[in-house]
Amino acid sequence: MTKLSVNINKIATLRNSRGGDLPNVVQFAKDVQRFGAEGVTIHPRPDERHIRYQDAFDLKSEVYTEYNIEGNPIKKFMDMVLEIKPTQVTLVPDGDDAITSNAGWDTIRHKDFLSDIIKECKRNNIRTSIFVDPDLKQIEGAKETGTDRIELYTEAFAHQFGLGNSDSILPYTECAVLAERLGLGINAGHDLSLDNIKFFKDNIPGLLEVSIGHALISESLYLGIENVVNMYLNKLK
Ligand SMILES: CC(=O)[C@@H](O)[C@H](O)COP(=O)(O)O
Ligand SMILES: NCC(=O)COP(=O)(O)O
Repeated sequence: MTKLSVNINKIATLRNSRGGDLPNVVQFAKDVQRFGAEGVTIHPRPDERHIRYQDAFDLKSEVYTEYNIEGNPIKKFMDMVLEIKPTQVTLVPDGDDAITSNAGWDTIRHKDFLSDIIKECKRNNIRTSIFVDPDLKQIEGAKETGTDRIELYTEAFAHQFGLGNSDSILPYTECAVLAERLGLGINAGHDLSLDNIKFFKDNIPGLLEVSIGHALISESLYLGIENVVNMYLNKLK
């Protein structure tokens, strides 16, 4: 079974555009869980331009499904994660000025750094996942870090699939097969949508979780959030 974790960054972005508390991100997280989402994902960035560190704390007592916090493990981020102790932390190598995540880890080059962070999370009973490109060498490198899971960075698949190139799934399938063989859990995310999610899921053995935000919130403008959450759940069955 593949769990749907709803990334609520975009709700915070909308709220921040007016400076008030509309829409309320905690209420939104409660609602998506009531509609069936099996997790809530946030990705605070150092400039807090969308979800804020304070939101991460406010959500702690309201996320009763899986709480997934993503981000670059700078000190401020790790202090927050170790205090909140979410279900899962997903390590992402974001540049400060990146508009959105745009690359996976070089798990070979950053092996020692990642291993230390992962050990610290595990000491605190937090499941770990690391964001990786669909590259077999990076999956092998991920295994060496001691992480529980990987998150496959799906931007390239989503882009090519949208152009009609369904072969773009092939490196992802190969990486998933290898990850399963190595005993790594498999998550995925970035630019997944109602158009591509079923094809992606059907071709990725052992897919445990997808985190979806940008498309899901955009689709909800037309179709309504409750409806959209259920459409994803049906496609992930
Ligand atoms: C790791 C990943 O792909 C997502 O977390 C995505 O980057 C969402 O972050 P933004 O909302 O900042 O685009
Ligand atoms: N980890 C990916 C995520 O949380 C959502 O990414 P996107 O759907 O906003 O591209």
